[in-house]
Amino acid sequence: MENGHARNRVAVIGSGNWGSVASRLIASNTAKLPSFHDEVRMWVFEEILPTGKKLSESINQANENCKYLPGIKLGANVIADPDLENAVKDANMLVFVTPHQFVEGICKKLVDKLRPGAEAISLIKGMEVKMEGPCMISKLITSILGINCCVLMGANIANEIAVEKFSEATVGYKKDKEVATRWAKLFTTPYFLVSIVEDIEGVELCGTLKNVVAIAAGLVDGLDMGNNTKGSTECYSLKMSSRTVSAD
Ligand SMILES: NC(=O)C1=CN([C@@H]2O[C@H](COP(=O)(O)OP(=O)(O)OC[C@H]3O[C@@H](n4cnc5c(N)ncnc54)[C@H](O)[C@@H]3O)[C@@H](O)[C@H]2O)C=CC1
Ligand SMILES: O=C(CO)COP(=O)(O)O
Repeated sequence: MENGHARNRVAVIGSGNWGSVASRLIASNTAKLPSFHDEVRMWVFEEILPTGKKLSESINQANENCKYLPGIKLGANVIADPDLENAVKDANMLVFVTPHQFVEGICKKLVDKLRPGAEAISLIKGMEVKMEGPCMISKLITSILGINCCVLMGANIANEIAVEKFSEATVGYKKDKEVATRWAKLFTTPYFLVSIVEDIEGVELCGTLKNVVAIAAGLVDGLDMGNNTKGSTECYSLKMSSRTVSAD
């Protein structure tokens, strides 16, 4: 697609805190990069606000997600769409960014509804725990929809990226470097640096386990145990994460 005639079209599936910030990042790039169609469709799980207004309508009127990212303009080229099928139908680049527990249901609704050749990326931390064992989210997306799914993970607090504080992230991919490079291009800005690594499972597991470490660090803070204990906890957690990632 990148070298062909048509431009890449992006849909973001999810519009919470990270979904809104991801849409803003992406839209800032699609507005200026010729290989992308500038419009970014953001699927919104419809909610009724205390004012009685629909969240999707409010986002489109104010260009702001007043519930999940108040005070931040998303970019005029972000269009909120509460209709899942409509949001994805023209897109060849699908960004999954909902809480993990909703992914399976969303994917089942999208079977046979995607544009041929569509590619996905998951920004979702977590895993689906099934009777057969844990299943990473990228694998779940691939198994239900039959499409390639990269991941993008990092120590990324959405609210900080929304105000353009510097951070970095990694795209994990399998075999197809051109696709990974296209994802990195879509997300990279001067304040959000994206690199690529040929290891989906490693990147996704590290992103997910990072949050377990974050909870441990929070407990140490809460118990006022001090920075040395926090440092030791993080070191030990890194060793455990590394062992988990290398295990078969
Ligand atoms: N917020 C952050 O700083 C970061 C979040 N992440 C990951 O991104 C993913 C999304 O997190 P957030 O955007 O923070 O979530 P959030 O908690 O801000 O938003 C929740 C979203 O889920 C939607 N929702 C509620 N019920 C639903 C249903 N039945 N079906 C589908 N959607 C429903 C809500 O409308 C809302 O859009 C998570 O996996 C999280 O771990 C990753 C990095 C940073
Ligand atoms: O991963 C995160 C920040 O990097 C946030 O994840 P949660 O929103 O699941 O806590």
